[in-house]
Amino acid sequence: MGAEVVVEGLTKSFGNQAIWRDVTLTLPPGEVSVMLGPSGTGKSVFLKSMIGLLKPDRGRCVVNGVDIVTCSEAKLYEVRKLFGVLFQDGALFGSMNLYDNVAFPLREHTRKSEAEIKRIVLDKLELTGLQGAERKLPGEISGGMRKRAGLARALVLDPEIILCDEPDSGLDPVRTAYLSQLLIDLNAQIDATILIVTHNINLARTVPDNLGMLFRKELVMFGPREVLLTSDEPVVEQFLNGRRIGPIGMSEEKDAAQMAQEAAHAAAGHSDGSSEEDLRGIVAQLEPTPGLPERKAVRRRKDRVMQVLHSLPAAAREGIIASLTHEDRLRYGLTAPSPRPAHDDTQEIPVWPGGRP
Ligand SMILES: Nc1ncnc2c1ncn2[C@@H]1O[C@H](COP(=O)(O)OP(=O)(O)OP(=O)(O)O)[C@@H](O)[C@H]1O
Repeated sequence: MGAEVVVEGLTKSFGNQAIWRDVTLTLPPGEVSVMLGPSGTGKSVFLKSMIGLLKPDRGRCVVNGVDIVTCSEAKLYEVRKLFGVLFQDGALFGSMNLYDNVAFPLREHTRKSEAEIKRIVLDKLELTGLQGAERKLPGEISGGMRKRAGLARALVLDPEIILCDEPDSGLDPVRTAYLSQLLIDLNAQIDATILIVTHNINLARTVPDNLGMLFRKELVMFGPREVLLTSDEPVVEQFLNGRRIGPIGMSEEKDAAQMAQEAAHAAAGHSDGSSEEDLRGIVAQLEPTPGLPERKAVRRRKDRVMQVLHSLPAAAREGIIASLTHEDRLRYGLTAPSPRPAHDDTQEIPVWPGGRP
């Protein structure tokens, strides 16, 4: 199972430019999480801080009991081996073919024989659908293939935690859908903790177990996907719907006068160019491709979320209850109504353990 990452009060600035402050969240072991946020809110800086490439001003980031903010260089070197990172552009070496690119961390950080390296590299290339492309140079393949090669390279040291910085950037919607499926399939196969930074609403709605959002130099929210997907927090609503109307501006947050002007414009019937449809709401989460193992995180997450159910907003709570199977309901001590005949319109009343929250 992947490692848990506990972030507490993490704060980062460059000179007098505050990036974010007091970020507190836990990446549950083996679960997939997505961090959203408008451009420039410091998502990449957050990922880099998590692996010690940037030094936060204060706070803790604890992985396997080691606080990477304060630990020694030697410890940091050890802890970094737990991470696999997919950088935005794949960060491949242009002069090396895919085989050598993917083999690079093994040659640098291990004493494995070339025969062992070959087995691992070919395995990871197959896992990411790149078998047969070993001899290609990064410049000879498509952006989607480069992303997958970057992912293959991030996997060779068997990471417990995988960080993906905008894995969808530069990809068309179909390739993004394949990549989303690949991330879920990977999670099913290796049970790693995954954090994905993205702007892609579809990926955010269908891939993660947990969703968070950075805005106004703070973590607006972080929690089970159902919480953000049903949230009426204006910034979350605006982002998930890709709307112009709302607190997020082109380069920074808007002031009250500008928001009032836009609201009046919208009330007068002028479109802001976004879809009329409200994209909020809980949609089905991607499942592993048939034939692959089940994601072990699903059961762990249900157990975890059911324990904090009473503390979640009503819409999220209802969504979670509605997604439970008959077996789940028995497991969590909810009334488990027998399947109702189609004509039966009696109300099913859920019962929460310990009383209704
Ligand atoms: N090494 C650095 N030194 C100084 N400022 C930096 C450094 N790295 C990032 N920044 C600044 O931190 C802010 C956040 O950048 P970051 O790349 O993390 O944003 P982001 O949310 O990932 O944006 P995008 O979604 O556009 O990729 C930016 O203003 C950027 O200029």
